[in-house]
Amino acid sequence: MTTKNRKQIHLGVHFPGVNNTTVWTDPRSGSQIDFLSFEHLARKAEDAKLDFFFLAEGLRLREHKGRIHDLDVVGRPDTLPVLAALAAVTDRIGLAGTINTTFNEPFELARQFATLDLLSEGRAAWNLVTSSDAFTGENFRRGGYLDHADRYRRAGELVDVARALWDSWDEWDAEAGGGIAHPFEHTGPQFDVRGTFTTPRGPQGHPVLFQAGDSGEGRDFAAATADVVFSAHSTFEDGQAFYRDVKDRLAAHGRDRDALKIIPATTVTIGDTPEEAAEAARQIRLAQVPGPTAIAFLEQIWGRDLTAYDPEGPLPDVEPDYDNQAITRGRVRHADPREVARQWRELAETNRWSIRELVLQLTSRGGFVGTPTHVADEIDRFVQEDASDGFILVPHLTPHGLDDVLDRVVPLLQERGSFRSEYAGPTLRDHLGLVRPGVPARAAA
Ligand SMILES: Cc1cc2nc3c(=O)[nH]c(=O)nc-3n(C[C@H](O)[C@H](O)[C@H](O)COP(=O)(O)O)c2cc1C
Repeated sequence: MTTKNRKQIHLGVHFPGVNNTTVWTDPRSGSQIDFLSFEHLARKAEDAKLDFFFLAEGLRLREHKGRIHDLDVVGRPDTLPVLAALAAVTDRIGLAGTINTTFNEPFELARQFATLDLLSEGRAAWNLVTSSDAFTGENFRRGGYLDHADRYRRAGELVDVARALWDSWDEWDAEAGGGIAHPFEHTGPQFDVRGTFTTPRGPQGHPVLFQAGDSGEGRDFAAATADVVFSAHSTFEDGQAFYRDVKDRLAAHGRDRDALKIIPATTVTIGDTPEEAAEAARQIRLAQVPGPTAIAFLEQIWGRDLTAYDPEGPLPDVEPDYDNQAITRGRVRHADPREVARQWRELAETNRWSIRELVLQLTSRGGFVGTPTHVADEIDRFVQEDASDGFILVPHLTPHGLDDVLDRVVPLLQERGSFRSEYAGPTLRDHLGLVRPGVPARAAA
């Protein structure tokens, strides 16, 4: 394969926020709320010519046995002001924010993302998530909770309305004195709205749309709607299967296979030798899952207090209380706790794993471990062989956790012609190779 016909890798950075991947006990850990932390990661990623900076969203602090869970990152600023502030200190990198479609109104969201697109000169992306539980819904007016299918129905119609609002403005034409807003009207099962949209069309036409949600409905929603899928399928075989499945769904929606990029999250641990990298990766995992975290993880399925058990010992001999699944609130639920408990027992017994080792294995999402050259080879192989179109890099330290990867792995990808050395255009659509939607033809008045 020559440099010319290599598939181009897309890379984003994830600023930790809602999961327990951050190792707060490490003395190098910095603030997750100080703007300088956000700025450091965004600028560093932009220097390396990455596609985008990414924020996930958590709308209720997770609780375990009635207390805020210690290892979640608790307390974080709101996504859109953070991205707007980053627009002022960066020039090229895309700014992607996760905002749920269950608790918000389309007019507000369309306005906020059009505004971010204008302020950033075409770098806005919206990661559409439906969010998962009634516990989070309690934070919102009217309870806000919908069942799974209704969440996707609402999400689909919400995006239709947002697109109609963005399209209700003609292209901005400075010489002709600006843009023209046309009245909009939408009547559907979820929304009944009409009026005039306040915010001119942004440089990208529509902000880039990401989607995260893994069910059949989630994947269809992505195939119908999204420009990028954010997934957790980061091992090679799993990645290839997911990639094929989602790309195969595009034809039914009249879309080209290149119109949707698949970009899973991953971690990278590098060292000067393979052994050094493997040891560093093991130490990070041990720090991410200390004994009490392993016990809390098991309690989610066992539905009972297990603090009397030794995390370095075997799984509990007591039966789970399957009806007490509310012991943890605010986390994605396991579909069938009985089956999950059976599988975990079998795994632990077969492999002679302690509680902690089981949790370490279950929560490991793979990730790339090795010398910079090995990691660059692997990332490139995954992309060239369609296990993904790139990766969102998740650090274990805020805000410096990706410095070494950006300094030592990205240049190797650039050398082999699989990753850009300069941005080709100003917008995130340019970075991702996505078509810019034009204004649809309007019926004559
Ligand atoms: C990779 C991935 C990332 C997600 N990130 C978020 C997030 O940041 N905030 C959130 O509220 N939900 C997030 N979700 C949850 C989804 O919104 C959705 O509620 C959940 O996946 C259930 O939908 P599904 O059955 O289609 O997967 C994420 C899901 C996936 C698969």
